[in-house]
Amino acid sequence: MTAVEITGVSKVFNAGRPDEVAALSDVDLTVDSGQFVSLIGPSGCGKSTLLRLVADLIAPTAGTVTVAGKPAAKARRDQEYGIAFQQAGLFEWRTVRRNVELPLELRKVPRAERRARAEEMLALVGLSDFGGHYPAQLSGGMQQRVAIARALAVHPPLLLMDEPFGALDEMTRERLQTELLQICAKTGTSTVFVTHSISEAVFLSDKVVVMSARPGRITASIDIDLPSRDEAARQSTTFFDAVTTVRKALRA
Ligand SMILES: Nc1ncnc2c1ncn2[C@@H]1O[C@H](COP(=O)(O)OP(=O)(O)OP(=O)(O)O)[C@@H](O)[C@H]1O
Repeated sequence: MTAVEITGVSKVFNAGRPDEVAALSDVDLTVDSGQFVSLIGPSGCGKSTLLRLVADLIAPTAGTVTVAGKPAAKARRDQEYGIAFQQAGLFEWRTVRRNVELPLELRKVPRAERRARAEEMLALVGLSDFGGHYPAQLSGGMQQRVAIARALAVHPPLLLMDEPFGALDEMTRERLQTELLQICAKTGTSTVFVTHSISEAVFLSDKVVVMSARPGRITASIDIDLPSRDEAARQSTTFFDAVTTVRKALRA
């Protein structure tokens, strides 16, 4: 089963105006079910634009986007994905638990089920003891875990993440990477992940997609086959070789 199928997609912003921007040109991309795919490329190459197209937050100028075999708009209505961005984007006046419950509230899930689902998600990200706290009482890494819990609360088959760990220190970031992989393995979630970090992309991904400067095109699609996805993997020759391959593709 294919989680995401992007075919011949181009995106022009402000078409026909002096500030016209060709953000993406003729992009083809397939994400298989359960696969973890990272998008990497120079600033402004259209990574976020591609993610927003998949999420149906914007429409392509040309081409098609299907999610779980459905047009992107239908997939959005059917709650086929959850989204987590660089800023955790939590509501300060809601407790952690009620932040996680929010997408369920919007979908009119009954209160008891909402509560149970929020507890399940908080346990998954290791924050069971913090449901009653407010976001301001948590560290940046913990807030990001709440955002992931919230994205997963509707049990989406697909997770869309735009530099979710960009603002975190290296140690926290590596810990969350490992946790994210465990969560994805446990839930079978497919993931499209935007990052600027080559090592992050390699550690997390089954496939690293390299994009060129504007208009963004896919210039390389590199399969990553690490023997494991634990701390030892970060020290492995396979890991360093893959990092070099991605770096070369970015420079090409
Ligand atoms: N709503 C918009 N209106 C006009 N131009 C836009 C809009 N959104 C994005 N762009 C332009 O499209 C191009 C691609 O932007 P995008 O944010 O997708 O790049 P990116 O690869 O995610 O960048 P970064 O790595 O810096 O986050 C940029 O030139 C940006 O200015």
